[in-house]
Amino acid sequence: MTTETLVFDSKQELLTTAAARFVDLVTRAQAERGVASVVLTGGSNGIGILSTLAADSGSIDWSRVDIYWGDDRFVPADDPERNSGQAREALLDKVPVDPGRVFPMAPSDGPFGDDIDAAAADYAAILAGRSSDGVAPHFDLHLLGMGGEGHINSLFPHRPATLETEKSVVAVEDSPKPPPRRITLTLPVVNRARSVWFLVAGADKAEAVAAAHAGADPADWPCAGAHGTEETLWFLDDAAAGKLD
Ligand SMILES: O=C1O[C@H](COP(=O)(O)O)[C@@H](O)[C@H](O)[C@H]1O
Repeated sequence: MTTETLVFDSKQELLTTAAARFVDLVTRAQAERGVASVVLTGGSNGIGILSTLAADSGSIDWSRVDIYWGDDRFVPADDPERNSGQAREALLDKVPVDPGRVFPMAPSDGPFGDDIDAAAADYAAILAGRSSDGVAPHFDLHLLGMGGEGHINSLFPHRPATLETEKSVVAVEDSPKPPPRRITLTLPVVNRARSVWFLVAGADKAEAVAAAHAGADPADWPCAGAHGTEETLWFLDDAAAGKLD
């Protein structure tokens, strides 16, 4: 497993390079396995890479990409806070994805109504059903944004979701960052991905970046607990890299 950290002069340069490498990774996975599987994330850079890909997604055959989410906000489907809605607007409505290969988490006005535990269990069942071992796929790529306190997906410091070792998907009822109700993949499932990429910009993230690079306890800094089985790649701007040695 390799870990690499790339530092860029600007956020746009970071996103342009990440998008180009996304095209390479997906194209290679499709050549090797027929279908590529990617886990999208929300937040500024999680959506930023999708907007960059909308402008140029090179040789990707979008009809052969399985698309999952690392987390989403448990709000109505048309709420602008939905990570999946933002991803559709930024990219998925603009490229020829196969709707049968796009797997959003259920919203609060979906088939499970307000039952967030049922919605989380449904996503776990979707992942299990698409896996070779009844747990979850070995995704080709899991994209991650990160909060200043080191949260990834909806895994916040010292919360039960972050410490979960059995379940693949859990409900979060009290996210410190609004909105409070979310559904998230857990660290054991994030860590099934061949490649885990962090897309991080801004000085407010520098302490968390440094903690993860120093091997901090994931309970304190959840970002420190995410690793790809083949590759962990940090895309940072200068400010986010500001506290690295
Ligand atoms: O709440 C969330 O935040 C993170 C990071 O967002 P950012 O705007 O600070 O980059 C995001 O990756 C996650 O999916 C989202 O739900």
